[in-house]
Amino acid sequence: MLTVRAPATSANLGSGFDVFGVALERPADVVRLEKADRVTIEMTGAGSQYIPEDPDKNTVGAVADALNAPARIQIDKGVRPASGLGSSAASAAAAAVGLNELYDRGYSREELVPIAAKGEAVVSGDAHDDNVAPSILGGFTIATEKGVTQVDADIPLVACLPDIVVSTRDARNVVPETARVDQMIETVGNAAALTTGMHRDDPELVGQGMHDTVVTPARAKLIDGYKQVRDAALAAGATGVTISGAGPTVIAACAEEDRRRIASTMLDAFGERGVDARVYQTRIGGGAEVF
Ligand SMILES: Nc1ncnc2c1ncn2[C@@H]1O[C@H](COP(=O)(O)OP(=O)(O)O)[C@@H](O)[C@H]1O
Ligand SMILES: N[C@@H](CCOP(=O)(O)O)C(=O)O
Repeated sequence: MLTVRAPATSANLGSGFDVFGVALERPADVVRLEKADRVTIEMTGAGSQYIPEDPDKNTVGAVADALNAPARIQIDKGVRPASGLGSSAASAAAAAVGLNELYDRGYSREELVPIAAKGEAVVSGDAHDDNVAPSILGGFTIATEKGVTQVDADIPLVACLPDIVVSTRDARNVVPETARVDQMIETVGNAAALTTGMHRDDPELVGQGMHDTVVTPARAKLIDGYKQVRDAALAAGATGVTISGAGPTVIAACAEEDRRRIASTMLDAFGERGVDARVYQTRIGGGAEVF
């Protein structure tokens, strides 16, 4: 059997709604595949009891269809579903990379991005590239209508996942339909700062660029304790804090030496609100790996 490890991802990063994404060094999904006459799916791991094994409802089914690559697919979830950590995308990315290799389809990693995004359409209604792109390519990605731009980057991160479920579909329903020109000007400045920070491996500039006054405040209302956790992380030295993907994970950028303290502060802040949480001390990492 072929084994693929595809990483969790964090999309948006505040100022890059539906455009920016990063691969996280951890957690990850591990997917094992072998050729078969038809697609079958077996799920284990974090939250797997909530994920359908029906190929028409699982992201990997659409990917297998798109590649015309029927297989027995075993998915061990390291990335909990509805986490804001690109859970459904990690499985889709792993399936795209693995089935391409298993069936010798010859697609490049870049060409596999829109194929994996067909899996995302199954769960969220839209074929977003902002999670599948970093899960396949690694690093920091900018996904637009014109395609995906990737740069390697190394920024320490803390991802704090509370025991709250926010579906991407619900979180998209609260996104404002319009923004003011002053908000647009601020967003362009922040997105430019963040992109430059990624090129320079500069956590200060990346953190500054994570500020967003358009989408994040609307979604914060879905996450009990968001404001307290954000304030606590900033007071502990985080250079920037925002919602990861559609939430409920809260993600902080920081200097390496502050990461452990920020992680425990975020856990405590959720705890003070009576919300259980787990924390990943992580960093920007590479894309899907085949073993
Ligand atoms: N292979 C899969 N892995 C995770 N979730 C999946 C998968 N296939 C389908 N889903 C469904 O996708 C939804 C979770 O996706 P999403 O809300 O995008 O989570 P996340 O924010 O972590 O990406 C759940 O309803 C889940 O049942
Ligand atoms: N740009 C999307 C990203 C959703 O990410 P997920 O990890 O929550 O699936 C959005 O913000 O809706």
